[in-house]
Amino acid sequence: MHHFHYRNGRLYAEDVAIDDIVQAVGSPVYIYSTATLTRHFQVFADSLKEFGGLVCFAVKSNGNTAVIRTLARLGAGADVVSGGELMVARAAGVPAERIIFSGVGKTRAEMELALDEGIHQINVESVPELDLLNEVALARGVKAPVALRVNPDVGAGGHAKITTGKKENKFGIDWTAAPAAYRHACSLPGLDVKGVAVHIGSQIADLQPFEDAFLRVRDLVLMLRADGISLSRIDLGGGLGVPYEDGNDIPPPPEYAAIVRSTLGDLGCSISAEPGRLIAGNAGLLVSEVMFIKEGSTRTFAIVDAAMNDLVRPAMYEAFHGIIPVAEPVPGEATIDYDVVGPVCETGDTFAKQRPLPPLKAGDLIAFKTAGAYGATMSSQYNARPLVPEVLVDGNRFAVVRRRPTFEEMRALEQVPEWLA
Ligand SMILES: Cc1ncc(COP(=O)(O)O)c(C=O)c1O
Ligand SMILES: N[C@@H](CCCC[NH3+])C(=O)O
Repeated sequence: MHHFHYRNGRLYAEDVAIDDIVQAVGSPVYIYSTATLTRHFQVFADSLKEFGGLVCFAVKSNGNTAVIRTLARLGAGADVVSGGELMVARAAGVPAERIIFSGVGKTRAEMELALDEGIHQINVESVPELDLLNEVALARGVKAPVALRVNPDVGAGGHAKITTGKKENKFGIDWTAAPAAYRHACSLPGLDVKGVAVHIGSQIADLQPFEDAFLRVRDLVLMLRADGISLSRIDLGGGLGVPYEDGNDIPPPPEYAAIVRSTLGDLGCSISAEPGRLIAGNAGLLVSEVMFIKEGSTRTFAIVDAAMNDLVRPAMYEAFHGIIPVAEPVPGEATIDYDVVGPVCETGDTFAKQRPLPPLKAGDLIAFKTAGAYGATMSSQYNARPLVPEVLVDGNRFAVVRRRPTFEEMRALEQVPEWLA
């Protein structure tokens, strides 16, 4: 469900025509819909409401301050993985008591920041990390609220670069080593051991891996309880996918909630989650202009002004993004198979191969769908290309929520050493 649709032959985001935005802001441009963000958050939050935990938006999926603020006003917390994301979440208005800090490698400075801010929970992923956090907390005279992220050895998520819950992945404390890690954590005076966290991967389209992982969490909670370690919080992580292609079936949040209920609902723990893609994925488009149509000997290339540095998912994971023209295609018009490519000097700078699209010409605008998550956040300045601006639409109004940097700004952190002056 999203709020991008054709009206009178033009693609709209809510009540704003996309070509009007491009006219004002230029191309390429990321465009987000407030109504879609709101709806996705509310459906997910409503389905987990009975478990009394937090819904912490995974800031890594979309780190734009205005997007996070939109969600924070609906009651969202934030799942952060760096001091930078923690500061973004705070600046966007997320209260510290709704922030969870995840990630395998937090620095001492990041731990200090988390404790000074007084965040809800720090998810710890190794024994050495427990020890360092204990040291940092003792030095500050506080107790750190922690959950141990366990690795349940459950495979999930389509691409090998996305799965996180297998024992060969770097994430979490090995399932079998978890009881000993809990006993160790409980012996450390600087830690307040609150709960358990699990996150098995991303773009998961099937509930079975969730069920398998949650059952392991259940076993662990009961085993620890029998051992005198009583946990009050469970953090499910994120991972529920979105339909990138028509016909992709993703279980809706209420079905996911039913799995949570049947596996963990009777434990008396508050249950939080960290969805990212599910909230932001279909709430964003990347709009790009066709620069040239180039006839190769075996294929036709549509060379567009967005590139792999702006949306890296196709190059990095061979991910599929739907592509639609901003001017509504004429019904029944024959399509042409295009290789849609960007201007970056890499063969991998290919968004789609042999994709049937209505005939395109230079100056036409196209939109990459489902680009609201892991789009702008994963972009870079490769080939000295300026970061793409981001626009937030709300009903019939829109605002630039990150502008395109100038070339001076892009170079502002660099310095030529004295000996080269
Ligand atoms: C710890 C953690 N929580 C939440 C997320 C968000 O995942 P998703 O965007 O798949 O919901 C991730 C990323 O996969 C993660 O690593
Ligand atoms: N960034 C990835 C998924 C990894 C999620 C972060 N743990 C994507 O675009 O699909």
